[in-house]
Amino acid sequence: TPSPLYERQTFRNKLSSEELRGNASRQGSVDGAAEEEDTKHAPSDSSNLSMANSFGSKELPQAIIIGVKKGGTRALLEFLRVHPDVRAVGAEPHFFDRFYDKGLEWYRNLMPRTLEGQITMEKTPSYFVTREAPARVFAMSRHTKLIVVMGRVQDFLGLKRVVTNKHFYFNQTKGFPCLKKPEGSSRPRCLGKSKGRAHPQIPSEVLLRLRDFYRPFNLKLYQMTGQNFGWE
Ligand SMILES: Nc1ncnc2c1ncn2[C@@H]1O[C@H](COP(=O)(O)OS(=O)(=O)O)[C@@H](OP(=O)(O)O)[C@H]1O
Repeated sequence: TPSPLYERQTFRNKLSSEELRGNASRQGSVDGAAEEEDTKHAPSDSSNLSMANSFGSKELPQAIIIGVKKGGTRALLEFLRVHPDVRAVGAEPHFFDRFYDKGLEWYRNLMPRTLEGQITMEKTPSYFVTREAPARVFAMSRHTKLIVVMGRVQDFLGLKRVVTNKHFYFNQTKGFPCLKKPEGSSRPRCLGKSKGRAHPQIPSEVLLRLRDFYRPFNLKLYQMTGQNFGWE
């Protein structure tokens, strides 16, 4: 059994030279790790030496959005990070699939600084389809919460209800809700070009075949979760 390596770091008030060069995670260029489309949406803090950057410590994530691809994972993370107790990596780190050999310290260094009581998060939906990812996450910590977007994330993270309807407006052009004030900005922001694509008309016989194909998997999922999502 892999042994958990998760350790809480104590307060650190010195920035390393790497951190002084700029927090890659906030700039959305995680050493090439970022998925291209998500890079553009990573919020960028204006100053690397702001007060916020020099307090707290970088922690390994306590919660990871692991999938599914195209499930609305970016929207979930962006909406969650409106909460003051959630701090997240902007771009996708791809640690447990592509960059595992860089080691946990590399991974931890990508994280934003957090204060006591704040949750560190990241999202990389390809973890869900990576065979090695479960054991690797478990080796980091058996306590890491894993989120798969299928429906709604309820009280899973134990956060107070802070983010509500009033944080959003419905953007007609995009066809989905956008944030009035995203983290680190006072201007409204929708997710970028790659989200809200025009979908092709799918012929009804193809839809029927797809429904048939997925039915047994959906039933299995309803059994496992004890919840009927009604995806027929
Ligand atoms: N509220 C809200 N805001 C923005 N986007 C939303 C929202 N809800 C769902 N979606 C749709 O989620 C799709 C993108 O999912 P992901 O972010 O998981 O994509 S990715 O796997 O990281 O590429 C993408 O779908 P497509 O445009 O069909 O690709 C988004 O439109």
